[in-house]
Amino acid sequence: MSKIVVANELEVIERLTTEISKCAKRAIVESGVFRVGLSGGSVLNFLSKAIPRIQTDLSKWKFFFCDERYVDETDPESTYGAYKIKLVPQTELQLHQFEPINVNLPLAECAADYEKKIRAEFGASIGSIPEFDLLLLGMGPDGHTCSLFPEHALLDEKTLLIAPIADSPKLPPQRVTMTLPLINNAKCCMFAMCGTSKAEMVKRVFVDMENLPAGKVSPKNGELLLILDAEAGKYIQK
Ligand SMILES: O=C1O[C@H](COP(=O)(O)O)[C@@H](O)[C@H](O)[C@H]1O
Repeated sequence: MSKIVVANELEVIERLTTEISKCAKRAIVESGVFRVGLSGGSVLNFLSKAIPRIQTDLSKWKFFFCDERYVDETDPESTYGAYKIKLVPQTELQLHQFEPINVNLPLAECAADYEKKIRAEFGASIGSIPEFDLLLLGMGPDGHTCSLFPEHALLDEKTLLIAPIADSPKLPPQRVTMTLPLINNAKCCMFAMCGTSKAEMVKRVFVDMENLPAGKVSPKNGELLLILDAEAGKYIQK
């Protein structure tokens, strides 16, 4: 795990720009496409500033969601809806480069359908696990990441790559989420966090190594990067 602590949010965004740019370059050279998993919440704010600065062929990027709220895209809780409003208009990205969930399906089918779409994108048969080039992750104040919450049975999910959750302690309760087998098969997982409100949980998860969801992110063959501002990273030793 690499922990990078910089002075402030502006520097977090700069570092994120550099690190995402490296991943994009590598993926596009290797396979002609850069496949990214997006999170919602504060990560969207960082990415809406970082992605427009990256020198890259954006047409080669393809976006999926690490987790998504089971609401219509016009709902303010929709992560896809928020990227559509905050990121897309600032770039040459086209909506067809994003794979939203299908909320017209019942929740469990919606999750299964999303897994099928991800498998199809990677040409991954049942039994094999797709390798995302990059997952951009956030962490909530309870240590959750994606929609994997402390002590939730989904933390032990071994079969589904995308799971439905109907009892999320954070609203809205119905969501779909990547599970750990998919997350930990990524080539790179990056957490970006800012502010004092994250500091204590950053310490518990990434310094004290308490048994919390964000601490279970540990790519088998990939890298794990934390990019923190001085407030979020105040308990990280220099
Ligand atoms: O509910 C969610 O929360 C986490 C953390 O959000 P943040 O605003 O505290 O960064 C986010 O990563 C996840 O995608 C989202 O659905």
